Amino acid sequence: MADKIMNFNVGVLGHVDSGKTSLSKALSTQASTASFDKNPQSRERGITLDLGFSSFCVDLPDRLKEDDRDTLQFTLVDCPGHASLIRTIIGGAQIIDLMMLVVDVTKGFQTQTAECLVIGAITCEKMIVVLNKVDLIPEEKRQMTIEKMTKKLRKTLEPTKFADSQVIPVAAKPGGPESEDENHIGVTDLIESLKSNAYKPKREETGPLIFSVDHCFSIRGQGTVMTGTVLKGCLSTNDTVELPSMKVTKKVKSMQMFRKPVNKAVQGDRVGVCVTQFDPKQLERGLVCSPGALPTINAAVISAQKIPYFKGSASTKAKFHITMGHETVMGRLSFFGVYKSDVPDFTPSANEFNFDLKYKHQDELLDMKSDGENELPLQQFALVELEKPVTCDHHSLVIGSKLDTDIHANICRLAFNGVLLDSSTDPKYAESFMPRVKVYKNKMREGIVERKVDDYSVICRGLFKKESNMEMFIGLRVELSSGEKGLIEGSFGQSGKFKVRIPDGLSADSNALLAATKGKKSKGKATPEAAPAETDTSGPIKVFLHFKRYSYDPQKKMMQS
Ligand SMILES: Nc1nc2c(ncn2[C@@H]2O[C@H](COP(=O)(O)OP(=O)(O)OP(=O)(O)O)[C@@H](O)[C@H]2O)c(=O)[nH]1
Repeated sequence: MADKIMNFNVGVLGHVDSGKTSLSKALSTQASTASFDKNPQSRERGITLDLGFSSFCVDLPDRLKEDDRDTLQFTLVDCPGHASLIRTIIGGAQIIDLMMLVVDVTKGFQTQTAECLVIGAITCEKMIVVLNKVDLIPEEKRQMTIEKMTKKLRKTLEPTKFADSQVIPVAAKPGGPESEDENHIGVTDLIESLKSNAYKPKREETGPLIFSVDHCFSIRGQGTVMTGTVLKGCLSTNDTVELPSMKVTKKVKSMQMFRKPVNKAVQGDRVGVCVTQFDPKQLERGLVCSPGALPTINAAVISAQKIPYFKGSASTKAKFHITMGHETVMGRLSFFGVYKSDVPDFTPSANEFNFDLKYKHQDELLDMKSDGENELPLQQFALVELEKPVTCDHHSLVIGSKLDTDIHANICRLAFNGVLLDSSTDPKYAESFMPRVKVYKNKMREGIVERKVDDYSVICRGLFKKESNMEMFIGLRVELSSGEKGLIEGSFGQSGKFKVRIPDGLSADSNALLAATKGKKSKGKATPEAAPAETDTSGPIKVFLHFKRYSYDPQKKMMQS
């Protein structure tokens, strides 16, 4: 029977107390009302009703019929408290096909609503906004309030991919907690909306199995049952599966879907899998896979984009909560990006990282909408050093967040998101990574113009040590604080001084300034031994050298202007 069902996963998200659980209950209850009783399968539920999973069935709409399936099952994934929200959702992200964003009509868009919107935008394609608790508005004002709130929400959604989402007013639990009122408002409309928004989800059976376990218990005499969702691949009875966190393999003895025995489950299915006995406390949640399919990684390269609602900065070397696959651990970030000026024909790619390109170090992850004068990167990445190893799939979603932020502070805790592109089990990966890719930093050195030779050349000091090999710097461009541009022509004497040629000649002002200091001994004169940074640069005209320093240069001498 199970194979006559098309399963469609719906995430139920929203701010605390917006009514997610009440809504899930109202919808699931609807499944057993007369309207669905026409179809005997409509009463079937998902095998797990606790932990926020429930389901209801409707007749499969004609537009989705293409084989002998006749039932559309909505599996509702009710995401409860905020603390577990991110983990729960990212865990199920690859199987949530649509998000119901529950908004309390009396409160409107709240902080966590924004976080849910962000997660939804990252993880799923479609959304329906459920405007709950409309019973709390007096009937005579109800329509007007709903319209006002809908207008407001539309404005918020406009810049997102969910701009065209339907907004459905409901009362999932009319009268509130103590009420016995079963006359839900708008739930039938919501089911219609779910039906019209449902689509044939992409499910693939090929590739290794990845099964996300959300509940685990033992049945005496039979074995241990793991319930969860097939994220990738398929699973059959008698298969051997690995439990990476326990480093053991187990044989699948039997499986159940919709409380009926099945021999096979594919991507997107919720299933109970009975394996040979183990202590269920050891695996409350986590991943199960085909043997050897999932690496346990210590460091990774991810693509990274800043979440617009995040108001803090995401700086290189800062620590964030990193959710990868099903685990959340602390990680240290080093950001870098690829720029058109370095790689003119670069096309951003969601799933690949090219070690051969030229990347620029970022002091912090840039907001791609910022309109500063500087060139924006075409794509940004991060090297992530994890504090604890994480077992996860290649191309897993990654979310960086500040979960320790006070949730009452009314700020979005989600900082950036991306995809896992490269990873390593080698704890020294991070150390060896930067030297392997060409990540450069823009550097600037500052010296002073000591005197004029003629109208087209000056002698400068303060950029190099006396032992510096000046050959390396000949031809590099420099800039004077007075605006002239010049080229380093060669060394001057033995103390690190150098001659700069100004092709367009010194300006009248520079000539005057240099004439005024002529003969005066400028204070803090650079000693030949002094390092450039310690040199006094209080001369009348400064000289700047901009260059790129590549992290792969062990001597830190390689420069490129
Ligand atoms: N008046 C009224 N109260 C509602 C409605 N829906 C939910 N409530 C009440 O709102 C409170 C929160 O409802 P829940 O369904 O637990 O909300 P939730 O979003 O699942 O809560 P968390 O999981 O804790 O975030 C409860 O007291 C409900 O009885 C509604 O349509 N009308």
